[in-house]
Amino acid sequence: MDVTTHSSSFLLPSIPTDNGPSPSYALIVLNQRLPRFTPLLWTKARLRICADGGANRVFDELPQLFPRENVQDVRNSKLSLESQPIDILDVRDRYKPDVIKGDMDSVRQEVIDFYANLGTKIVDASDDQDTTDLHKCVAYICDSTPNLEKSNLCILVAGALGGRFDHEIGNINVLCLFSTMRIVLLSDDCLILLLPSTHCHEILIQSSVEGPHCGLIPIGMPSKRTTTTGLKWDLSDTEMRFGGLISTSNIVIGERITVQSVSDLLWTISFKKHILQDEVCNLLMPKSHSPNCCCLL
Ligand SMILES: Nc1ncnc2c1ncn2[C@@H]1O[C@H](COP(=O)(O)OP(=O)(O)OP(=O)(O)O)[C@@H](O)[C@H]1O
Ligand SMILES: Cc1ncc(C[n+]2csc(CCO)c2C)c(N)n1
Repeated sequence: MDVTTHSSSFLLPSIPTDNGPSPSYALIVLNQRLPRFTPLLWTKARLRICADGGANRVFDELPQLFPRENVQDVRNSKLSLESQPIDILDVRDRYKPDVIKGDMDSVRQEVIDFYANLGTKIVDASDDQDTTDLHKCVAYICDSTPNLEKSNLCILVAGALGGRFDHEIGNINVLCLFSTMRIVLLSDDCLILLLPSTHCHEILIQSSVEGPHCGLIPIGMPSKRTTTTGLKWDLSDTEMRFGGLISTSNIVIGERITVQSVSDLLWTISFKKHILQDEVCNLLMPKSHSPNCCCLL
């Protein structure tokens, strides 16, 4: 069985390694408070899409992640766009989404107008009330990515967890709907990705930014047999199911975890809160700007 390797190296500065070609990233921003490392993910992504109200978050909150450039509160500002501080407009210019797609019931008209003016593609999918905005955005990425490039593409979803439970479950369902795509759901606290049973999985732990708390959860059906290495409570041909054992509050003890299962699992790992990624911030912006714009604080 083929081995799929997973790594959260998107949270680290881009240092060339010998680990083969690095993935190419697409970023989807959802309608939740922006995770603090959003500017870093934005810089790494080759395609940036806002799901409906996610565009409001980029418009309102991204300037706030650059406090020294943000001389007044944008959300409470009664000023027109023309009279807003030049710095805020500069941040908005630098962080322009490539696409805004959704059923357009949350994104504000002024936000659509602002980005449309900058050249953002606006895709109104309001006729579809059966799929979520995240689903629509992942479908857009799938349709616009040649098949040969799909295996090297990793879709990062910012703001996918820690909000309304129906939305969270809907977001997890997108992992299952697009199970052949690599999709990582992210919040400030943790990530979730799917480990399809069609592959063996190797997870390389970036211990400076993630761990030690982790979990392995069967999704869709009980998992008759799962075997792992690298965890404090490893599984050995162990059955997991809701109503029985599932692996929560587990701990990574190695830098490399392996997982093999007869049915699909979710992998989740916590993010470290206290890491100050000075190097990352320095890479992202000139010295005169805030040093803690994108830190995992
Ligand atoms: N509280 C939340 N928790 C998790 N994900 C969210 C949350 N709010 C929004 N999202 C995600 O962001 C996407 C866009 O959000 P938006 O609020 O624009 O959707 P919506 O279709 O208007 O939602 P609804 O009509 O159910 O309130 C959603 O499809 C969902 O994936
Ligand atoms: C059985 C069923 N439940 C809920 C919805 C509602 N819904 C699901 S996705 C979506 C779009 C959100 O942007 C909406 C309104 C539906 N259509 N079918």
